[in-house]
Amino acid sequence: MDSQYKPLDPKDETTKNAYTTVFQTLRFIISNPDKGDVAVQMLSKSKIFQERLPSLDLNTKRPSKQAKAFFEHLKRYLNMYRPDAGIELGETLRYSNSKKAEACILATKRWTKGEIIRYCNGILVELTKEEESKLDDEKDFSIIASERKKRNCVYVGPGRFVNHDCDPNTAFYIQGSQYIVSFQVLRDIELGEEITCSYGTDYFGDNNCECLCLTCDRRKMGAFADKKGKGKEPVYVTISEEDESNNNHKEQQPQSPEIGVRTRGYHRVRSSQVAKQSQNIPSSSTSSSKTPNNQSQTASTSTSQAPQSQSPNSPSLRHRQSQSPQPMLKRPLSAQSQSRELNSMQSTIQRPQSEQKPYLNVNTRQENLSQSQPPPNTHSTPQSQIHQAGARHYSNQSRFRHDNMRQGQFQQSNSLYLPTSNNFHSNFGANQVQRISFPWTISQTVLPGQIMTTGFSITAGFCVSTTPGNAQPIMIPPHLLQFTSRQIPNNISASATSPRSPRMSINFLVNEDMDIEGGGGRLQTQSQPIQPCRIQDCSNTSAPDDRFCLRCRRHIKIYRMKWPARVSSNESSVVNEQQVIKKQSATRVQMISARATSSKPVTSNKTARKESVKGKNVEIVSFGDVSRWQPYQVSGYTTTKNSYSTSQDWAGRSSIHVHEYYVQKNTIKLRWDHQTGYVHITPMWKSTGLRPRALGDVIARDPRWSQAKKIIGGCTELQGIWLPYATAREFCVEYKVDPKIIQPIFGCDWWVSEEEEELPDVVMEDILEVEPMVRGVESGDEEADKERPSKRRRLENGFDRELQFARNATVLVAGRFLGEEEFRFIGDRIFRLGR
Ligand SMILES: C[S@@+](CC[C@H](N)C(=O)[O-])C[C@H]1O[C@@H](n2cnc3c(N)ncnc32)[C@H](O)[C@@H]1O
Repeated sequence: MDSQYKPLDPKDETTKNAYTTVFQTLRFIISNPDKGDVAVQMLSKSKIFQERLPSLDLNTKRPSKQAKAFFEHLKRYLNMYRPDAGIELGETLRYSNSKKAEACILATKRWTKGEIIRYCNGILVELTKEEESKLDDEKDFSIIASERKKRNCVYVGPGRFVNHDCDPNTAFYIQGSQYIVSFQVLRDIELGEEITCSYGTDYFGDNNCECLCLTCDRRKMGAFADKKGKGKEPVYVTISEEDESNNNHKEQQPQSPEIGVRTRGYHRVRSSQVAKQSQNIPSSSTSSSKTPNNQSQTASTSTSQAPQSQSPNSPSLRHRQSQSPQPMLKRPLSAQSQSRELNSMQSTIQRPQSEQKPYLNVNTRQENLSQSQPPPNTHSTPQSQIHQAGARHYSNQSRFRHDNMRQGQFQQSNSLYLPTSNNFHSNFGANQVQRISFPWTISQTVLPGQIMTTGFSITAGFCVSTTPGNAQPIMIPPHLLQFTSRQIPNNISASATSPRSPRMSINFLVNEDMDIEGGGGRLQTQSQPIQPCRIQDCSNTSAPDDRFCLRCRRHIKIYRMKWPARVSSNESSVVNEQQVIKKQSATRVQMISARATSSKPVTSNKTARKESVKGKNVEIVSFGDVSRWQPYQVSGYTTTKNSYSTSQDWAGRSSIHVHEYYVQKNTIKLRWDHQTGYVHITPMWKSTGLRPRALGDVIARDPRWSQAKKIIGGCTELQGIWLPYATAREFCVEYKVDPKIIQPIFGCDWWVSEEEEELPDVVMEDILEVEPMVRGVESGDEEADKERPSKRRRLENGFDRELQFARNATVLVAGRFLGEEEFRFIGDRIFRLGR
C-alpha cells in the first residue's frame, strides 16, 4: 500500500548488506525457532529498514507502538521459516499467463483435517477511505472486507501468498482478538501440495470465470471452460452444496469456538444429480453415470446453485454464527470493473485439445500402458504439469511397479487394474466413511539395502471405467481418497529374503459421497514412496534417493552442512531401536526432563541415584536422543567415554558424561556431552589458532550463540564454553574449524561444499593493510577512508597485538581491510577468496 515504495536495487551496497543480514537471520531462526524476538532484533538492525522506515526509529531502546507492531510483523514472516512451520514459500506458474512465476505456499509436512496452519498467517490492516480510493488497478492487493471491522482491509503477512482454489484445502481462520488470520485445514494435505483457500465465488470474475486454479483446470471450468462446449472432458464427481449443510459441512468448520471463518464460496453438485440429468439412466440414489457431454450441465448446475455475486462492500470474513456464502477476498473496486474485460480475454485461454498432454506420468515406464488405454484427464494441461513441478520434488522418485490382478502377470507400469470381482461394486452415501478393500497387489522394486517404502499416496486422482470395457473415465478428486494403510503390512517382511517385488495390499478410504462400479477397469495412481528423511529429528517423509526431504535440503543449503543420521551399530532393526531407546535413554531422558521442569532432585531411577543432583531449576536442551547416538567411527581417532566430576554444571549434575578424543598431535581434546548434546567449544576454538580470549567476545556478541553455557572453575577439562550440538555445528562452519578433526562428532559428510556458494579458502596474508577502527562501529565510506592514509597500518605476518590480529590462518577483524583484492567477511573474519 505504500505509494512511496521503491524497488530494491540489487547492486546497492545497503541492499547487499540487507541480503546478508536476512540470510543470517534465517539461519538463526531455523536453529532457534523460539527466539523470534532475537531474530527480529538482528534483522531490524539492518540499515535498509532504518533508511526506509526512519519514522519508526527502530534502534531506540524504547520502541514506539508502531515499531513494536513492525517487529511483530517481521516475526510473522520469519516464523514461516521455522522448521516446524510445515509450510514454505514456493513458486508456481499456474496463476500467471505471462510465464511469470508467482508465489505460492507449499506444505512441507502432512497436514490433517482440522489443523491450523499457524505460521501461515497475516493480519488485516484497515484501509482508510482515502487509501481505498487510491487502490491501484495495476497492483495486486489482497483486500478482505471485514465484518468485524466493518471496513475493507488489506491482508498482509505470509498468508497473503496463499492462492485461490475453487476446491480449496484450507479456509481462513481467525485467531483470537488480535485478528490474526491464518488457515484451517479442510482435508488432509500431502507433503508438497499447495496450500489453497477460497477467495470467494466471484473474485476472479463472475462465478470465477477467470480462475486458473487446478480444480478449474481439472473440471474445465473457470478460465479453462470450453465455451463452445466441444471439449471431451470427463465428468467430475462432485458433491452438492446441500450436502454441506449436514455433518460433512460441520466437520469442515473451524474448531475454535469464539471465532470461525470458512469459505462457502465453492459449489459442488451431487454426482447422482449429474448422472440423472445427463443420461437418465436408472440408478440408485447415489449411482452416477458419466458421459463426456454432461460437463456443461455440471457447470451450469453448479452455476445455478452458486450464491449470487455480492455487492463489492459486502463483508466476507465472517463469524460462524453469521456465515453467508459471500466472497472472501475482494479485488479493489476499480480492478473489479476491469475484470469483465479480462473475463472475456482470459476465458479464451483454453488450450487446443491437441496440445493437452494426457496424464502427468511420473514413471516413464507407464507410458506404454497410457498409450493403450485412454488416460484420465487429470492434469491435462501443461500448466498443470508446471504447477505440479514444486510438489513433484517430493514424489518424483516413484519407483513403483504395479502388477494387475491376474496371477503371474507383471506390468511395469504405474497403473493398477481393478479386480473384476463384484466386491468392487459399492455405493457410498454422503458422510458415510467407508472402506473399500481392494484385493490387488502392488509390487515395489526394492534394491538390496534400500529402505522399504512405508506408504503411498495418490496425488492425481484415479480413473475407473463404469462398465467393463467401457473406458470413459470418471475422475475422482484425490482428496476423496485416502490410503488407510500407511504402514506396510507384516507380510512385507518377505522382502528381506526376496528383495525384489515384495507384495502388499492397500486399502482406500472413500470419505465422501461417491459410487464406484468396477470390473477390469484401470486405476491410475501417482504413487509416492514414503521414506523417512535422514535428518535426525525430522518427522518429514520424502522419497529422494539421498533421503533428505526438501525442507532439510533447504536447511542444508542454508547451513552448508548435513545433519548426521547416525545410529549405533547395535540398533539394527526398528524394533531393536525402540527397545534400545527404551532401555538406554528413557531413564536418562526422564531424568533430564524431570530436572528441567522440577526443582526437586530426581532420585527415582538408577541413573538418577548415581548422580547427586543439586536440584537447580534449569533448562536442559536435550538434542533428540543423543544418548543413543554413538560417535562416528573415523580412522585416526579413538573416541572414548569419560565422566568428569564437577560442581559447576549448568544442569545441576555432579558429573558430566562425555565422548572425547585427541586431535592435533594429542594436544587438544575435543569432547561433547552425550546426555545433553552440548559440545565443548573452547578446544575447538583453540584448534583454529584463534586468540583464546576472543572466544568470549565472539560468543557474547553474536545472538546465534546465545544458548552457550559457560563452565567457570571446577574441573579444568570441562571449563570453557559449550554449545548445543546443532549450534556447535553452525559455529564450526562459521569459524572454519577443520572439518577433518570434528568428524567423529559430526560425521564425515556433514560439510557440504556448494558449487555456487563455496566458502572461500582461508588464506593467510603476509601483509594486510588495515585501518584500525573502533570495534562495533561500522566502517565509514571509502572516500573518507582514503583521506586518512596516515592511519593505515602495514601488518606483517598478519599479526598485530595492538590490533588483535591472529597469527594463523584466520584474522579477527579489528580494522578495515583496504586492499584491492576480493575479500569476504564471514562473521568476524576476513577470507581472501580461494586462489
Ligand atoms: C493473495 S495473492 C496470492 C499470492 C500470489 N500468487 C503472489 O505471488 O503474490 C492473489 C493473487 O494471486 C493470483 N491468483 C491466486 N489464485 C489464483 C487463481 N485461482 N486464479 C488466478 N490467479 C490467482 C492472482 O494474481 C491474485 O490476484
